[in-house]
Amino acid sequence: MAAQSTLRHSAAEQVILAFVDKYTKMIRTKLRSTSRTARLLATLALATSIILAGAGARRRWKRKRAEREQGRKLVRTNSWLQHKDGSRTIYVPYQGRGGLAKVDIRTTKPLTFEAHRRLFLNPPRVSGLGDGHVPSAQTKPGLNLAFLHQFLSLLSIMVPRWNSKEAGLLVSHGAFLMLRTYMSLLVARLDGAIVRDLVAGNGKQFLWGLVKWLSFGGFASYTNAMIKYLEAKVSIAFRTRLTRYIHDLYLNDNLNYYKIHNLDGGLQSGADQFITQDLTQFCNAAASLYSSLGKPFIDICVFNYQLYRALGPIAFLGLVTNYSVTASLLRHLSPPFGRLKAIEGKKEGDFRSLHSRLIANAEEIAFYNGAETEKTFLNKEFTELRSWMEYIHGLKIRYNMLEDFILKYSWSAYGYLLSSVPVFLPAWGGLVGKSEQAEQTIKDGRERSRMKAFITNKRLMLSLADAGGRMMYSMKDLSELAGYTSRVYQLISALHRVHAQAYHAKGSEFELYSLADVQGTTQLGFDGVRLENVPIVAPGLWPQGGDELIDSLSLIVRRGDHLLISGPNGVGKSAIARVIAGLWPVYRGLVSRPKAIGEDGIMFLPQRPYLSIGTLRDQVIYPDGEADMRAKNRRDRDLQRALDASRLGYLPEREGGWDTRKEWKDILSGGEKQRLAIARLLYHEPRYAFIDEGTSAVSSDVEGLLYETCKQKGITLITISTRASLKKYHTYNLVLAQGDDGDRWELQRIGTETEKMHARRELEELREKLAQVDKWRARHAEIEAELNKVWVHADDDEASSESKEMAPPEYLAETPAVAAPAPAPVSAPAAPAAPAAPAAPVAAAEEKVEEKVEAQVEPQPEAEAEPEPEAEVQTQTQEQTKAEVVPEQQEEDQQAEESKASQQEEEDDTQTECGEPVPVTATASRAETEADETHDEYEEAKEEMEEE
Ligand SMILES: Nc1ncnc2c1ncn2[C@@H]1O[C@H](COP(=O)(O)OP(=O)(O)OP(=O)(O)O)[C@@H](O)[C@H]1O
Repeated sequence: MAAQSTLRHSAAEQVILAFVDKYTKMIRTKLRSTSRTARLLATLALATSIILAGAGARRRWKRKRAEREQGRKLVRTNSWLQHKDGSRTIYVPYQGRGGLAKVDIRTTKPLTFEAHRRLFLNPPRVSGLGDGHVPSAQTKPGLNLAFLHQFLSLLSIMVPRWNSKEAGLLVSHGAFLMLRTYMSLLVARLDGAIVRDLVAGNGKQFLWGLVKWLSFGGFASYTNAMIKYLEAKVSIAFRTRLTRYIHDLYLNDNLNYYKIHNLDGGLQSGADQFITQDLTQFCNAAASLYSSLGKPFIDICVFNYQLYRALGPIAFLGLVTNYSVTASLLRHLSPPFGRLKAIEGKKEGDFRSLHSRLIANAEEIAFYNGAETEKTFLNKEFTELRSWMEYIHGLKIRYNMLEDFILKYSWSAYGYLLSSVPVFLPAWGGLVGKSEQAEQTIKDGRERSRMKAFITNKRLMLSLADAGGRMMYSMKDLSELAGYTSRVYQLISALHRVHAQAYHAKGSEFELYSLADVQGTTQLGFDGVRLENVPIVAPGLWPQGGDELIDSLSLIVRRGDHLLISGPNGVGKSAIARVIAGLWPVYRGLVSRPKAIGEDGIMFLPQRPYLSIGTLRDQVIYPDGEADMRAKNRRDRDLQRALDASRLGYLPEREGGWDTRKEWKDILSGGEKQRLAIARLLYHEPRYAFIDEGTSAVSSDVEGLLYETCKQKGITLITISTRASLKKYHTYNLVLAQGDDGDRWELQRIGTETEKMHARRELEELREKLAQVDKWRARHAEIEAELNKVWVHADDDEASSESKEMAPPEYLAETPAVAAPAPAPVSAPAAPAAPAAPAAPVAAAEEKVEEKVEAQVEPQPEAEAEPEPEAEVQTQTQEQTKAEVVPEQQEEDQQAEESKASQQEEEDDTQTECGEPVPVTATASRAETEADETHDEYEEAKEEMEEE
């Protein structure tokens, strides 16, 4: 062999040498025969081409270097390249190697989704999935037709074309699997031969057998390693295909990532668990199934054929019977692993999502000190998961016992039995039987041959048992795969359903405002925002109907018509934005809005400001990436301007530059987050912007500046707010929840003559009220003053009490400074009615007096209803006041007279309003409070009027 190869090599060398010789000679002769000019030209051409090639190579090298540089920068700035066809180029660092891998990501074409829709939304009836319209998530995962349909549907995504990379991987994986089967056959034969040579004492053959064994071993190890490697590659390739497909379907302009949870609800838990965990397990199981089912299948076919040849038909029949009996036994006794695994996946998902919630809301939970409650929830969820896993493993014990006994021990015994067929029944014993018959006479030879045949067959049988065992074990894997398949299929079919809005209902059996009842139209590309007879409905999860928040809303916002949407909490202000943004369906009517989101289009600033992962720059330009920003010709200084305008100019310096990466949602304060959202608005410069309570945490002076800046930039604002102070920045006001039932809405123009008149009238009314309040205040002061001066003894003789001044009560006597205060100046309405020296004892005294008066007045409500007893008290008070009044206080006395009359009026009023008498002190303090409120109201209204 070696000699042959040497010979072959030398022959090849001679051929090459002859070829080189021939052409060298030819070139030399040609050169000699050419002219000098031609040679010069040729030299020039050669030199030019060398120079050009060099320049080309340099350019290529430079381009590569620039690309690498760009890649590094994109990685650093968490950015990517977007191409015209929608594909993106991202750079991924190679961990440990310091290099960069360039990955082109092509989005799945809409046509592909349409082609796949039939598989996921209209599965054949025979598969038992749904009623032919919507696949039912309730179909129990298991080894049935539904599983076959689901798996094949997923396979069409995982291996899209026969010439795809995945198909290539599967083919090479298959080739290595076959090679391993062939190697097993060779090893089985070699095993037999080595034992035979050993028994026969044939040293040379034995050694040669060992050499062959070792070389086979080396190659078999390589084959095994390659099988494992290719299996992992297949799994990753499947996962890549499916993940990209799901991402394309999940995150697109149709907002499926919002709708699948808020409208469809078919997943019953977060999609994250499906995409991260279930998908991975499905791909691993599918890739290993190929080797755990495909290889044993090939093994069984090949080994059975070999054994049939070696052992004859009886043994073969026995083998086949054995397989069928064992398979059906195991299948019947096997627990429903598919369903069990699917439920385990769901429980894992629930546990995981609780942890995610904890991370996302850590600050709020920490403020409430809710760790204990959260721990209880987590422990409860984990206990459920644990008991489920224990239950599965408990079921597995019995099954594993049975499986082991059947596959290992009973099969081996059966194998010995089958190997004995050629020995005891040579006529039925195939090749071995024939050799038995032929070698009847040669005793030694017969025994050696029998030994070799036995060893070979035993090995074959062992391999067969192993293959059969793996095949049986993989029945369990197959059931588990069915569980994962059903989870992944459920996710993709729900996504297709949301994407295609495929909510069909049989006949007309659907709830009002369910997803099958969406009849409205959305017109994109309108320069403005228009709603025509659109009911605002909070949608229910399919198939439930939604709740109507606003019966029918019609409005139009043109450029420059800033609109304020106001109304109480929960009436549906944000809901209007959700309908216009396309998050909620337009059940009826027409919605028109600009097409683009962002520059020259419309933008929505949600109630909770969102901060993405990435650099400070990314926060301002979100949802743009840095590459988009550069493409728009924007520089960092533009961003700085946007930050300056939203009073956040200090941020880059404080945080260490534009490229700083931090957990921004934890770093920025509530007001800063809102101002950052405004900066985002200023960066994108849309034509229309919905600001949903976007400045509620911003101080009102800055709020005004922000609104003015946005307006100066030409952004038409549609603000959702409960703050009346924002009215001045808007042209229209849509007021929700009007009317007695709160089901009407009103669209008012701010600052019209009618509105001004309305405001003036309101102001007038307030003024009148204020005058009334002034009177109340005066009266309050008067009463307080009188109460501080006098005391009514119920058991005193009336005559004597009239003739002499009443002695002040004990506590007043103890505080002479306050014992006889001058009556409060009632003419000063705004002045507080408290006595001149508001010391603590005075307050205590006041309290006591009030208590006394209340004690006297309150137990007799009926008597109070008639003015007599109260009048009596007042008369007494009045007379004693008179006795005390000094001559120069005549004027005040007169006012006191007036106030007496007004008190009477006031009492009458109180009785009319409330229907029952109110104690004097209560009336006074109420007057005080109302006076304050009305005064505030008045001040506000006045301010507003002045501004207007
Ligand atoms: N995803 C949802 N699915 C179903 N109903 C919802 C959903 N989101 C909100 N709702 C309900 O819709 C109603 C209107 O909510 P919306 O957020 O529009 O109120 P709002 O007027 O903006 O209140 P606020 O001033 O408190 O922000 C509320 O009763 C709310 O419970």
